[in-house]
Amino acid sequence: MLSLQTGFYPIQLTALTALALGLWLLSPIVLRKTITDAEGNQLPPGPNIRYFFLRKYPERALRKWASQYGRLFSIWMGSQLVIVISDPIAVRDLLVMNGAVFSSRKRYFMKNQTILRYRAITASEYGDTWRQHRRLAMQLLTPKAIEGYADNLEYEAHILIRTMMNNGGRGTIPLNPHNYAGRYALNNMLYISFGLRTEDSNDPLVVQALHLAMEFMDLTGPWSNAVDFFEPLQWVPTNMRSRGRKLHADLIDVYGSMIMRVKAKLDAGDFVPDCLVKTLIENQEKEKLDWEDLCMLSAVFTLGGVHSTSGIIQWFLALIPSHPEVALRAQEELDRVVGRDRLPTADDETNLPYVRAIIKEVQRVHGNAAPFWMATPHYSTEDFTYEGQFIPKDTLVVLNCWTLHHNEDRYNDPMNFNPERYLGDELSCAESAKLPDVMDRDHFAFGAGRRICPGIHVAERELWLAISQLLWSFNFHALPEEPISLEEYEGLSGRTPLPFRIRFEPRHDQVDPALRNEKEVAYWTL
Ligand code: HEM
Repeated sequence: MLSLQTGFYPIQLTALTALALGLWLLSPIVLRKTITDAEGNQLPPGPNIRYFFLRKYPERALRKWASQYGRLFSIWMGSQLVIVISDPIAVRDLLVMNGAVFSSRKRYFMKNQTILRYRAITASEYGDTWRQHRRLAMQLLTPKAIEGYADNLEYEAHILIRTMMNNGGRGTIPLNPHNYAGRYALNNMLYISFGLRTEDSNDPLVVQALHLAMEFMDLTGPWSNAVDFFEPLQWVPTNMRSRGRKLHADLIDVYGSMIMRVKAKLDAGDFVPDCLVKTLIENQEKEKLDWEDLCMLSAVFTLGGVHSTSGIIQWFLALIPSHPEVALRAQEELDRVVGRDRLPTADDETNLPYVRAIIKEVQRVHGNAAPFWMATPHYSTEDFTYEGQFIPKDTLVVLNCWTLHHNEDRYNDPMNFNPERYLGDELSCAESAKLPDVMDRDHFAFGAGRRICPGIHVAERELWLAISQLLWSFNFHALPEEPISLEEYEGLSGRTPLPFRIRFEPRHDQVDPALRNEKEVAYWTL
């Protein structure tokens, strides 16, 4: 029978009521929530529906929203409010000037609770433990400390060039640079952490350490984060959860046994170079560090400093074959300033502005933290109102690097790889990050504010040595039948190019003799 009042049959009415009730019940889960402060200031604008994850290349969605909603927008990732900053002034005002409010980390289920147990600096909430751990790590990462192991970094760069030259049959055998760049960065981190290095990339230690670092990347990527945005998922016993627990146990096992070996050497009065683990062991009692603190801190350089640095080197190598004019100009500069009898060193850096500019440009174009966007955002610890927009306590704050790095107002023709834009910029990235006018900062690849990457100085030195020496040594040839994608990337929480191969042809006859002149450096092995 048709209802006279509504014009619907009762069965239709029941279905519609059920649908409306269902939508009403679902709305808190799928629709945006509005929150205001006491003065009625609203959240920054943003999409009307909630998301649980973003697709593979999240920087594209972030850029679209930034152009639609402006320099500060908000999105709901499930139950978590996220504020996205796409403008340098807002970066300065929030992350730098109000660092006391915007410097914590969310208690991510997978990364921070399960794997790192709130340790390893990056997972610590803002407070005394974070300050203490960062201070201890910084003892190995200041420009002065780096001078203590500068020869080792240089030696590793020589090894990088030499193995690429030999394994690449002097330009006849194409190489995928992934393992070479990975071993270079890994050996540097092993040295700073433990005072040791590995001889070849099949060494079980390298394989294990790289495997753990890769597993860490896999598990802390966008998929694992869905667990953080819809908490009930945390109670589901998934394969990911078991892998996270196993990774924690493996980190304790692998790094714990390495710490024990350093300790045995120290106890026996043997020589151990200055390194993070030596500092931690010597200060363990005074600083009241427990065993998990020691293991997680000794793992952090390897987890944070390998894929990041080697990723930039790989992007450089992916880009350079299609920009022969850039390579040629850099090589003219190197021939003029350094000559062909020796490889460039750290001391040459100030005299090679074009090579420096190339490195900054690679970082601008590809070294952005976009895929890290869900893993390293800051977290607010107080309610805050910024220019009439409300940012509640417990909000994730994301630095929208890709959009910042491709802003037409700051970078002319931003999609184009053009190192020339950085000519005249004589500052290191670390110095540039401290400029009083944030609009003059080179790029934001190392983050901003109190949590800015503490490895910035050593990362810059590593990038300098590897890239300047690669340019000095080789001509780079792509393989016509294997085009290199500069758009796509591997896309977990790290950002490395898809696998590619190129040929490394020695530029001149002096490469071999120059490599033979390398300084001897002291290492110990496990
Ligand atoms: C090109 C190489 C690198 C890049 C692009 C990079 C980038 C970053 C970024 C974007 C952050 C987050 C900053 C923030 O929260 O605002 C970070 C944090 C961190 N990085 Fe790096 N990084 C690099 C190399 C390194 C190296 C070599 C090390 C170790 C020696 C390192 C250790 C760390 C640590 C421990 C943190 C956590 C800091 C904290 O939460 O207080 N990074 N890095």
